[in-house]
Amino acid sequence: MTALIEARDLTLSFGETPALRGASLAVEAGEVLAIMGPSGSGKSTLLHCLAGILTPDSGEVHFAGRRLDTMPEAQRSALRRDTFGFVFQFGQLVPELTAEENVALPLLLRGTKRAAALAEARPWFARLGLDGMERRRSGELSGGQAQRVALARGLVARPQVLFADEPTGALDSLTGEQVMELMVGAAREQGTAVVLVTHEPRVAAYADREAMVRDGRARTTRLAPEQVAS
Ligand SMILES: Nc1ncnc2c1ncn2[C@@H]1O[C@H](COP(=O)(O)OP(=O)(O)OP(=O)(O)O)[C@@H](O)[C@H]1O
Repeated sequence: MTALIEARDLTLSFGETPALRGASLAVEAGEVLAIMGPSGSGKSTLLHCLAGILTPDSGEVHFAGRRLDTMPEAQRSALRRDTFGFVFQFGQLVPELTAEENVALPLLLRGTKRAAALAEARPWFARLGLDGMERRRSGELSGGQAQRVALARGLVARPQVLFADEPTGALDSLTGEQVMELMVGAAREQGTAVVLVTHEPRVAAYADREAMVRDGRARTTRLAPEQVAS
């Protein structure tokens, strides 16, 4: 099977600092892949290259048969908007918007009318245990609630890939596990692949596969039992 995303031999330096030194990685459609590794090893840089946010100095990134790293920025940003979802460590909700407007945002950016976008956003509140939070702004939500709103925003437009950079990093471990369960459950239900950067083994345990990044190189280290068996 051809991978949905394939990165080959990526290198990227920030000035004198090499962040990636020949990283290769494949992401299959619908799988949950955890990117692990020590601090500063290049995990976030790799994630940003896979998502077409950063352009590697050399190497190739292919998404669904299209070359992502050489694509003009306008096309890449359209691809990110229409095909990818994002969740970051600190939610990064838009503080001026209500929770439901934040969730609806990816749909609004794709051109969905406001009423229809809000109608699609609302069921996510019950689904993620956020009933009654629809009209709150981010300052009126706990960290775990805000992260669930960010998760709904990342998934609402049914992206092919959800990129999550330390999505539980700012949460206590119980809240983090709840967010992971919801994230992986909802992603699997709608066939969204998840590429997850984490340094927590308990978080990585939700993944089908794990890639270990060390010194700017990636190695897939573990297959889930059902994949090994098949
Ligand atoms: N914008 C930047 N400017 C300069 N150096 C950077 C930048 N982003 C990352 N780096 C450097 O590139 C290397 C890889 O960083 P990266 O953030 O990818 O690592 P990481 O594995 O995600 O780390 P952490 O787990 O601490 O978040 C590090 O040495 C880092 O200092």
